[in-house]
Amino acid sequence: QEGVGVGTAEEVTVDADLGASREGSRTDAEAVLREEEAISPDGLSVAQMRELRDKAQNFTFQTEVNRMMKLIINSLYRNKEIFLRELISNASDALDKIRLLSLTDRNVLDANPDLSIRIKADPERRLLHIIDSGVGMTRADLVNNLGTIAKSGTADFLSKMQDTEKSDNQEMNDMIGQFGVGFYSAFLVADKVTVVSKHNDDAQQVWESDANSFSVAEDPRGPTLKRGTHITLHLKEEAADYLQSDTIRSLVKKYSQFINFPIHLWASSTRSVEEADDDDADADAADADDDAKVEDAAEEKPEKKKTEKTVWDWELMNDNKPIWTRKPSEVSDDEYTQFYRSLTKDEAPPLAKSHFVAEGEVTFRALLFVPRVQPADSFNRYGTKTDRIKLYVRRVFITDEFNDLMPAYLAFMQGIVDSDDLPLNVSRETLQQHKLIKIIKKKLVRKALDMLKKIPDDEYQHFWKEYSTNIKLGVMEDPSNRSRLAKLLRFHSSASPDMTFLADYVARMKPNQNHIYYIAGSSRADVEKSPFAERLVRRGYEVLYLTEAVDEYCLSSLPEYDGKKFQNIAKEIFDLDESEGEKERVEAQKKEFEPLLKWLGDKLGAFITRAAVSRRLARSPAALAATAFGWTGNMERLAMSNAHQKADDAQRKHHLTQKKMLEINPRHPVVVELLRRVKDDPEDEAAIRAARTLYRTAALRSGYMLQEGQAVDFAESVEGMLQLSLGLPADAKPDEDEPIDDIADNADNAENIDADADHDEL
Ligand SMILES: Nc1ncnc2c1ncn2[C@@H]1O[C@H](COP(=O)(O)OP(=O)(O)OP(=O)(O)O)[C@@H](O)[C@H]1O
Repeated sequence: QEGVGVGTAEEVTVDADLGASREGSRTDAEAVLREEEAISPDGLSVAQMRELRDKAQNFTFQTEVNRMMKLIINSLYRNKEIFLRELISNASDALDKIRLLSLTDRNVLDANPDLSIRIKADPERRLLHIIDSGVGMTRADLVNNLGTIAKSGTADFLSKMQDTEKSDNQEMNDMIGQFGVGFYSAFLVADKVTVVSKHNDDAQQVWESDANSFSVAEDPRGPTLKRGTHITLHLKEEAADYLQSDTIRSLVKKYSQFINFPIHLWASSTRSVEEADDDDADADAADADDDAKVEDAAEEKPEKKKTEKTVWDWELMNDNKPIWTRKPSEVSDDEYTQFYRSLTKDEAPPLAKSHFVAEGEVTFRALLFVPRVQPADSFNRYGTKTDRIKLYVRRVFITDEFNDLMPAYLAFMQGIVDSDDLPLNVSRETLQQHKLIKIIKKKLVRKALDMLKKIPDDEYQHFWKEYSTNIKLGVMEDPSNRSRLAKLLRFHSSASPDMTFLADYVARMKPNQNHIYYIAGSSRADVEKSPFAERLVRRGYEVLYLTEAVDEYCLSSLPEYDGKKFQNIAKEIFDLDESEGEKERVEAQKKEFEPLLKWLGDKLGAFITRAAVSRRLARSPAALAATAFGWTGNMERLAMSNAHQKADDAQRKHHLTQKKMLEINPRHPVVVELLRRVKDDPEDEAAIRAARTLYRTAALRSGYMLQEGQAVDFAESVEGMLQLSLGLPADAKPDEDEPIDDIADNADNAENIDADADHDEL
């Protein structure tokens, strides 16, 4: 068989009207016959077939398409069945498009008011038909959409796949599954595919391909489809199972049950028909004779006057009432999971879901999901408006590229929003400006945060691992929801090896404690040893350990939690909540150490703002504290390692060169000894050297880096002490080298000089 027609020349063209014929009686055999033929691609006369062949323009596929097809065939051979999901999904997209257009231009539906998907198997000829009354494709669309890969995402995907190609097959399947392989998956099961399409702006076209090249020609039959697309798969021998009604039904149930348009299957069923109808039925049966559309399974039951008949008709396979319009109490968990899968192609069930109706200024229904895993590159795209919420207005799909229904930090949420209050007959741009959108967004965010708060403890750990950075960015970026977001925060803490919520910290606070203490560093082990936390922890105060890069920024934008202010204990304004007795003791110490504090301010004036007696040090002799608005050591570390930071950034320079305050521990023997010496002789050499070294060790302990030039000084002073501790004089010097001039005198043997020089270095 050649050309597009798969029927024979003997077959008669039936100019049937799909819409009109369905108005007749369902069991009317003639209507059924007409209807079936209307959607058949067959019915070309010999002349028409020739015409089609002569006019056909031949094309080769774009290279990427060939690669894509090869990839699909090689990696999905065990998962062929997804072809049906892909074709139904394309049909549904095309229906969405025409329905959307009809909102602003009623006439677009005139040619065919029906909006549905029909599937029909023809086992005799091993054909599977998938027909939709969607927007259809013009000739140019067919050449472009089914001959090239236009989407930039697909190109990315292809290169990613090439990297994975030789590795794990399962990984590859997962990637393909999430991506959606689209139309070309038809070639998994078919060795030839025919697409007949009628778009309102063009004559009906016929596209055909054997996967090597394709042809396009105007359809000589005229606009039999009225509008939409009819795909005929010429199934491979081994794919014959997809012609079975039961197989098709179960695939539709598995992959496409949530499609929002009716999906019909041309199928037979047995019905009992009253005898009174017999005459008609017989006549129909006679008409339909050869095609066996209505078979007389005739077990006559004279007393009831009923006949069993096999009737062919369009059977509805999906419940196309959108799941979100149903009552939450009537939807099972399994149905939600299935819906989530059909929405996202994510195999793992969602981590959390929320299904609700919002009422008030605007009424809308929404269904939100938290995916179990956030794509690894999410933060590369952060803030680029890529939310994944589908917007519907009165059950009509409007767009999934609105990208303004979730703030950047919640862009991982998947779901749908459907409102009756938004206008249908305006453009997407106008809709985007609509004042109700803002209100919807606000409520949506609240509901999303509610949902996160309700995630049970065991699941929350997983959530936190995956999304903690999102929530922290939320605290920084969304002031109106800051306190709600703060309830979701978790940090390491000195109180336990597990992470803690702020609410639990507050519940454990000491009666006299007014602040939530925290310290930031690069790891738990690091901050646990911080000099600032020592005495607090020893005295039973809980300290939060902030170990992620974003933590310190996050808390510095959070003024308080539950009325308790946060206190970064690495900062100068540190205010320890302590008793009157303790305060008096500190005052006494201040007085006692006054000479040392003054002396330190003098001798270290180039590095520090001042020196003070510390109330938080226990083991360490000294620490370096940032001013209230200065950077802590952790902040400096982050700023230095931030690759995006310009080297001569003025703000950074300002912060990095800012002096810090030196805190000394009045109980530490080194400090006590320093005080004694300074009181004795303010120019005591050893005391001056010790003060410098003390400042530098304090800087290191407090998480700061030594500034330019100081590292060498520091190393030299430590080496000096090494010598002392080994019983050598502090000023002992290494032996002098032989003067280099002696060697230069032997210049007559150049090779020897080199060898000697090398030897010298060693
Ligand atoms: N039944 C159809 N009706 C109208 N246009 C269609 C139909 N099937 C495919 N197309 C067009 O062909 C294009 C390519 O389809 P294909 O399935 O390969 O990719 P996609 O649907 O854009 O992406 P994906 O399937 O990955 O989500 C579609 O974007 C659409 O424009």
